[in-house]
Amino acid sequence: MNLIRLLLRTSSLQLCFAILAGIFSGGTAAGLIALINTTLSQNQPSKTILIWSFVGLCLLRLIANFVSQVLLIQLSQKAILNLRVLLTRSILASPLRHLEQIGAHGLLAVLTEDIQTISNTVITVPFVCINIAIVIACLIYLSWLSKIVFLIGISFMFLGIFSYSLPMMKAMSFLKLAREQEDRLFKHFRSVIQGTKELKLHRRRRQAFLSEELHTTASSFRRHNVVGMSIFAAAASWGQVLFFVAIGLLLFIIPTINKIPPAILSAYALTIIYLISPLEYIMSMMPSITKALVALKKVESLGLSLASYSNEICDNVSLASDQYWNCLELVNITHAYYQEREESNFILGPIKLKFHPGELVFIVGGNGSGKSTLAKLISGLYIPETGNIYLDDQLIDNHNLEWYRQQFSVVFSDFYLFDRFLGLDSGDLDIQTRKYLIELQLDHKVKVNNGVLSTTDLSQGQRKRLALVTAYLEDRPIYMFDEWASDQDPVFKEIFYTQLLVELKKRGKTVLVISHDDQYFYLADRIVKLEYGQVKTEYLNIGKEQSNVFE
Ligand SMILES: Nc1ncnc2c1ncn2[C@@H]1O[C@H](COP(=O)(O)OP(=O)(O)OP(=O)(O)O)[C@@H](O)[C@H]1O
Repeated sequence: MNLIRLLLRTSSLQLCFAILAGIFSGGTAAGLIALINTTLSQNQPSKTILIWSFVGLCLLRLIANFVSQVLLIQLSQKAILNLRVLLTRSILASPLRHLEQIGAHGLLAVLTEDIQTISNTVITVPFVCINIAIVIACLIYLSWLSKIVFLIGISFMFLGIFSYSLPMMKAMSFLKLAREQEDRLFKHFRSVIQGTKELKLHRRRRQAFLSEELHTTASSFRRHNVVGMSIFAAAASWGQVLFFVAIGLLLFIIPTINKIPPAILSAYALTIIYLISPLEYIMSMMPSITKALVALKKVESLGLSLASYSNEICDNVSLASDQYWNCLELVNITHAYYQEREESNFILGPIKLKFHPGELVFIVGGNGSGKSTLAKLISGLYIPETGNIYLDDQLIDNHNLEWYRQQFSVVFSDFYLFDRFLGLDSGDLDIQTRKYLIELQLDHKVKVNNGVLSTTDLSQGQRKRLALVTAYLEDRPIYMFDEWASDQDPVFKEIFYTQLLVELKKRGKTVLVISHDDQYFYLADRIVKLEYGQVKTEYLNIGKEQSNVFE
């Protein structure tokens, strides 16, 4: 069972101890039943030894049960912790393009729903294990009482397990279908959160969304779950009936075929009745265990697909970003977005470009011409499908990709703002931050204390300025801005292009600016124009009067 494999991976030694304690606990339960049977079959007052044995077994059961449960609880919690950390690490180690293809909703469904389902079930695994141990110990006791009756009983049990597992497989297929719908549900939840304004402002859109999208998916999710769980319920009811059929056989049919002493028969009946409770518990847990197995498969399939790509991060490379370099060269690099409909595929490149320190380069072009894609390729977030990137004749590949990315400070158009300067721990971080906050006219809005920002709840333009503060603090050799100025007011736009970019250039930084603001193109040392994924023109320092060449 995969859940056990998950626990084994966490700590096989702890699992062995826990199972041994569980088996011991089960053994003491069977011992208690045997002792009760012996006492009942005697027609005289109990001997002192029996009483002390009873007390001793009770104590042993208490201790073994407790030890086994605590060990398994610790183990299951550790397994969940490891799973969460591993999955997050795998996500961060996966190529950006692969994550984009899975989609935020797919990742969120796994990180929240699946992990929670597994977590809820792994907690019950200890109790299931102990109950299995009790069942096994009782079976051993039954076989000791009478081999023939035991054989009949065990064949009955196999019949029960077989007739239970067939519907269980069917139920599992329905739960899998329900899980597929959950991915779609998460997509709709994202639409609800991110599209609240659009849904609120348009009644018919909201109604169509609720009835045609959300309700349809949620109903399909419910339907598959109801069918799956109903099959489980039917199988569990059938299993319960089987117990009583077994007891009926034992009491009414077997004695007519084979002479069995009444003491053994009553011991059998008592043991089987005692077995009902642990077996019922195991069966009642089957739906959750099956759901957890479906979730684990989903996590593993994601984890595996992530692992197969996650060779990006090489921790043993030096991450220094202050190494002097002279030329960054893209040699015929390409990237393609493949869509279901072939005619909507987009291919960027092959692109041949060179960048140098202290250069201010504008990357321009119409919407969808490939500027942001090129930025992701240059910064090493996308790996070129063909072609190579060289930094001073050093080929960038998996071995130095992590180091290469440390050369860039980028503010993407869909940037994310952390409310703490993570990974920036220079002694005068707060002083530097305050200086930049003043420079970017944010000091009246945002304060900083020990690298923690007082707020990030700002206007879009202000949030972009805060992202620029982070980029300044990173102080890396290459800066990239993807339509940074598009949300700035005209005054600050002017400051950005004519002062901030020029200052960065003066400090020897390579500055790559994706922009539609043609009134500032004259500031560039070079302009790279993209059209349908191809570099059309490269202009060198064109000057203010010629900047209308882009019209
Ligand atoms: N995540 C994606 N999945 C599939 N195709 C994509 C994806 N992102 C972009 N594309 C395709 O790649 C093309 C280039 O997109 P890109 O974002 O690089 O353009 P851009 O020049 O930055 O546009 P804009 O000026 O509108 O920001 C688009 O036409 C689009 O079809």
